[in-house]
Amino acid sequence: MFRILVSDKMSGDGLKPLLDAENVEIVQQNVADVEEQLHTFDALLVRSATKVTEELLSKMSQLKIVGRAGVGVDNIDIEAATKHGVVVINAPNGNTISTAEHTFAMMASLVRHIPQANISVKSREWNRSAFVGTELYGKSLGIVGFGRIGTEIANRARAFGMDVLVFDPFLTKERAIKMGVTVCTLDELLQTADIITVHTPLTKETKGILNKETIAKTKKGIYLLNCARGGIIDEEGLIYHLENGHIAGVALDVFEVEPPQSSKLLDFEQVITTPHLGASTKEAQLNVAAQVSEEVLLFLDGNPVTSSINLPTLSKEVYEKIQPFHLLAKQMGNIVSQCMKEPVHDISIDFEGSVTDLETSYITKSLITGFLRPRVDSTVNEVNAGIIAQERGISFGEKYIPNNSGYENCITVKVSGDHSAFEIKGTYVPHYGQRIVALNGFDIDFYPVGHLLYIQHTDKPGVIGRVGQILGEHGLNIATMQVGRKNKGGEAIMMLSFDKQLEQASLNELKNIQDIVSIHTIEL
Ligand SMILES: NC(=O)c1ccc[n+]([C@@H]2O[C@H](COP(=O)([O-])OP(=O)(O)OC[C@H]3O[C@@H](n4cnc5c(N)ncnc54)[C@H](O)[C@@H]3O)[C@@H](O)[C@H]2O)c1
Ligand SMILES: O=C(O)CC[C@@H](O)C(=O)O
Repeated sequence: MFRILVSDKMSGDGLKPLLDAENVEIVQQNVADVEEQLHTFDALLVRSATKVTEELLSKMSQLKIVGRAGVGVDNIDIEAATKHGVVVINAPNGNTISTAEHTFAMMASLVRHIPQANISVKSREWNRSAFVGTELYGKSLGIVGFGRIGTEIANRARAFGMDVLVFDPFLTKERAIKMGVTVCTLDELLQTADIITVHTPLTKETKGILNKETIAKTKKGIYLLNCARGGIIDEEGLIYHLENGHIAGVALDVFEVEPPQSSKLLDFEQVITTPHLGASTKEAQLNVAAQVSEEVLLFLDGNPVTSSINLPTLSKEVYEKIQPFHLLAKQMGNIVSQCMKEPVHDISIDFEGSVTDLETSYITKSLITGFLRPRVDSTVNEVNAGIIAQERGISFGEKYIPNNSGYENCITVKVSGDHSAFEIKGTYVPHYGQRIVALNGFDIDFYPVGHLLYIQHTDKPGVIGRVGQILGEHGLNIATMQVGRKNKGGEAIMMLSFDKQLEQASLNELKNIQDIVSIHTIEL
C-alpha cells in the first residue's frame, strides 16, 4: 500500500486515478497538519503553495516522488530532491491554454482599462472619457520566452492582427518561420514592441530580465505583462518607470512575494492584477491533477515517468527496450563494487552494438547506482547516483565504441581504484537474458543473479576439485560453475553460484587452499 499526501488543493476529478487505485491511500491535508506522519508517505502532490524544501524532504524519509500539478517547479528544491533520491515530475501541458487565455484577457483588460472602468461604474460613476483605450490591432507584441504558453499567445495575437516579435535564445529559425513570428534580440524587442509579455521560467538569466535599465529602452507608453513568474520583471524597476510616467500600464498575475500584501505596485492606478490565476480554470486544474496522478501511479508501480525534472524521461516503449540493459548495468556495477574493496576514483563505461541506439545515460545511471548500493545504502537510486558519486570523488563517463566484441550488444566497464583496476563485460541476449562475458580479461559466461563466488587462482590440477570438496563438506550445493584462464598453468578464475549464501567458515577454508589468489562473495 502506497501513501500519498496531496498537500495543496487539487481537482477531485483530477485525483480520480489515485482515489480509484486499490494499492493507494490518499491523505488530502497540508504538510504542516501531518507533521508526525511525514515519514510515512511515498508520494507528495503539490501545486505552488507548498514549499518542498530540504527540511521537508529530510522529514519525508519514505518519499519517492513529488508530483507538481502545474509547470513551474520553483517551489521545489530540485537539488535537494535529487540528493534525497526523490523523482520530481510536473504537468507541463495541462495549463498552457488557460494561462495563455488569462494573459490575453489581461492584455485586453490592460489596454482598455476594464478593471478600472468596472470599479468606476460600480462606484456609481459614468466617466467615459477617463477610460479611452488603445486597439491591439496593428500593435507590436513582444514575447520574451517562446515555449508552450508564448506560442499560444502568438497564435492569439496574430488572430487579433498584431505583429509578433519574439526573443528566445533557444528558439530555432525553422520554428519561428513556421509560427509566423519575427525573431529578434532582446534590445530589438525592447525598442520595437508596444506591449511586452514575459513567458520564461524564473532562472538566473531571466530574473529581472526586464529591469530599470532594460525598461528604459522601451517605447514611452509601453504596456508590460507578467503572467509567468514574479521577479522576471523586476518590481523596483517597474515602480521606478511607473512613477516617472514611462509605463502606460502593467498587468501582473504573479509577484516576487505572494501574496504581495506590502507591494507598492498595488497602489498604482495603471497596474492591474490577479492573484496567480493563470492556471485557475476547471479544465487546467483537471488536466494537471490528472496528469500527475496518472504519472505518480505509474511510477509507484515501477514504470518509467514521462515528465521528470531530474531523471531522463522515457516513453513506456523506449523504457521496455532499455529495461534489460538497465538491469544488466545495475548487476555489473554491483559485481564490481563487491569485488573491489577499495576506494575507487573513476568508472568508464563503453557501449557498443545495438545498445548505442538507446538512451544510454539512463543505463549509466543504473550502473552507478548498482556500484554505489553496496557502499552507500539503499537510498541511492538513478536520481541521486550521479551526485553521490561526485560527492565521493568518483568520476564517471560513457562513450560509444566500434562493435568489435563479437556480441550484438556489449557494455564494458573499467573501474580504477587506488590500488587496482577491474574490467567487466556484459551483454543481453533476448529470450536468454543478461550474461557476464568477461572479467578482467578472462572470457567467461555466467548469469548475474543470486549468491555468487568469484575465485582467482592459478591454473593447476586439483584446485577446482579441492574447492568442490570443501563446499561439499559444508553442505553447499554448487548450482552453476564457470571457469576461465588466459594461458595453461597461468592465472585463472572460477565463478560459482549457489542456492544459499556462503558462511564465513567455508570461505576461510577456501582461502587456505594453496594456489587460490583471492575470493569474493557476490550477492545480487
Ligand atoms: N500564472 C500561472 O498560473 C502560470 C501557469 C502556467 C505556467 N506559468 C509559468 O509560465 C512560464 C512559461 O511556461 P511554459 O509552459 O510556456 O514554459 P516552457 O518551458 O514551454 O517555455 C519557456 C520558454 O522560455 C524560454 N527561455 C528560457 N530562458 C530564456 C531566456 N533567458 N530568455 C528568453 N527565453 C528564455 C525557453 O527557451 C522556453 O521556450 C513558466 O514560468 C511557468 O512557471 C505560470
Ligand atoms: O498551481 C497553480 O495554480 C499555479 C500553476 C502555475 O504557476 C504553473 O507554473 O503551472
